[in-house]
Amino acid sequence: MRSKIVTILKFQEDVNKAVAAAKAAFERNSEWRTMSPASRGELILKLADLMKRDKEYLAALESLDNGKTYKNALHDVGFSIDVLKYYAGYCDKIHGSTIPSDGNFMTMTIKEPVGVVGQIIPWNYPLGMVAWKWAPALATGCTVVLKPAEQTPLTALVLAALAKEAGFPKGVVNVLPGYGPTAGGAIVQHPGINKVAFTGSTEVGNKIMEGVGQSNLKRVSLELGGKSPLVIFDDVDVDRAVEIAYGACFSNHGQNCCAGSRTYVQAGIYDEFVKKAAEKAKRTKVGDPFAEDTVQGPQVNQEMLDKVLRLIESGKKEGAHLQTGGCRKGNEGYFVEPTVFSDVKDDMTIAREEIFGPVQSILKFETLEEVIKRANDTTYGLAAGVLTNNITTALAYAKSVRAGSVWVNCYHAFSPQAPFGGFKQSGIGRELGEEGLKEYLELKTVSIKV
Ligand SMILES: NC(=O)c1ccc[n+]([C@@H]2O[C@H](COP(=O)([O-])OP(=O)(O)OC[C@H]3O[C@@H](n4cnc5c(N)ncnc54)[C@H](O)[C@@H]3O)[C@@H](O)[C@H]2O)c1
Ligand SMILES: CC1=C(/C=C/C(C)=C/C=C/C(C)=C\C=O)C(C)(C)CCC1
Repeated sequence: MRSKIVTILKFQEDVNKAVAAAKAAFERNSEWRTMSPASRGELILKLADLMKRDKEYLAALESLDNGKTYKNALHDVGFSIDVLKYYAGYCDKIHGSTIPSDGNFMTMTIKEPVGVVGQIIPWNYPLGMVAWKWAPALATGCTVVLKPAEQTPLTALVLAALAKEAGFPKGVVNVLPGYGPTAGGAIVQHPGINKVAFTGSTEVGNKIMEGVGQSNLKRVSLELGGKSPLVIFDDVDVDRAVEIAYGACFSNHGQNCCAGSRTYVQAGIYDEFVKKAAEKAKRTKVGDPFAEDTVQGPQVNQEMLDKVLRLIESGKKEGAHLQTGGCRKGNEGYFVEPTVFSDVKDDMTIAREEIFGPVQSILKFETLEEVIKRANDTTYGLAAGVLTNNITTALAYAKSVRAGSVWVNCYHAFSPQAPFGGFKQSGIGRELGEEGLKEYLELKTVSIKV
């Protein structure tokens, strides 16, 4: 008990130090606050350039730390660089407006950085999430204290070193590895932090809202879990649909908040789709993340392996038809056989819970109206997809599905310019795009008597 209290106090002390550094860097006359917006942009661009210089090293470290394939990790580094570059361009374009208010006043708005930001990120995109969190925060002139996931702290620490090399003033970025309830909890409760940005599970998202309510009502943005539906109509090319559905569900070993993990297939092509989807999953090369031909590496750790296997067992018990996979792969490491279930029903656990593993659940539907209802029958609302050649069907679905991103005839169509975030219990606020910038700004109204 005594050693637990000492550990918690130690984390509190570390968080206090990081917050003090970030606060000092945010002082009114600090180097960071008096720097021109264009120079801020140059620093962000420099960081992006350094990441490009070290991209192979960053990707290798990410792969070692997380288990994702080296090839995927290289994509993540590339996308992270794009996000930094996109927000670097915003630094000198953040401005308010003038408002024709009643009376003899000239009224204007000014957009200001929210202040010291606590950022808590997960293990599935360790480096990508740092870029998504830092880029808009730094573009607006905030200072940050970031806690990487305890499973994957390495690339965030290297990015901190690169930020130093790029020339960011002392205290602007702080990286504090640690556990969730202790280090993360101390960030959430800290009175010196003005906003917390979180990506992770809906369960922890709830705790963050509680912590914020109990402390200083920080600004909050949350990017949480999902159980996203991909709906496939029978007017599509089945082979192409199988490929897109595979990418939607299995990319990053299924460890993706927006994974298309409920695959709804229209009755006319259902049997053919199931057969081909199972064949595709069966062909997946699972193994060494550094091997050129590997498509799927291990899950992140024992806990996640156990969770995925437990949910696969629930699918078998509850009567879904196992088409392929269904077991751990080998006896070493955290590898899971790519698994496909057909005849899945909406009330089965595998159709309701976020699995975060390589498990595809295929459900049959007949009509658009029916599938819209079923797609929306979830507490989540992060993403959704639809494959069809009928534009009216695509638009009707896109307008009716309650999700933050809808991908038509594609999936995971991320771009730095396009806002991303959840409806319902998938989150609060948006990342990426101009909307993502707003999450780090306070709006001030100034009225001048004339
Ligand atoms: N939406 C996503 O991007 C995402 C990412 C990872 C995991 N998940 C889901 O969450 C499940 C659990 O995974 P996990 O344990 O890595 O996610 P998590 O939500 O527990 O962890 C995410 C981050 O929050 C921190 N954290 C945990 N408890 C905290 C607390 N009380 N206060 C402050 N910070 C805290 C963690 O240290 C980590 O940095 C997974 O099975 C998956 O379903 C979702
Ligand atoms: C899946 C692909 C990519 C990126 C995925 C990202 C950035 C996922 C982010 C997930 C988040 C925010 C949270 C939960 O998991 C690319 C763009 C790197 C490459 C194509 C495939």
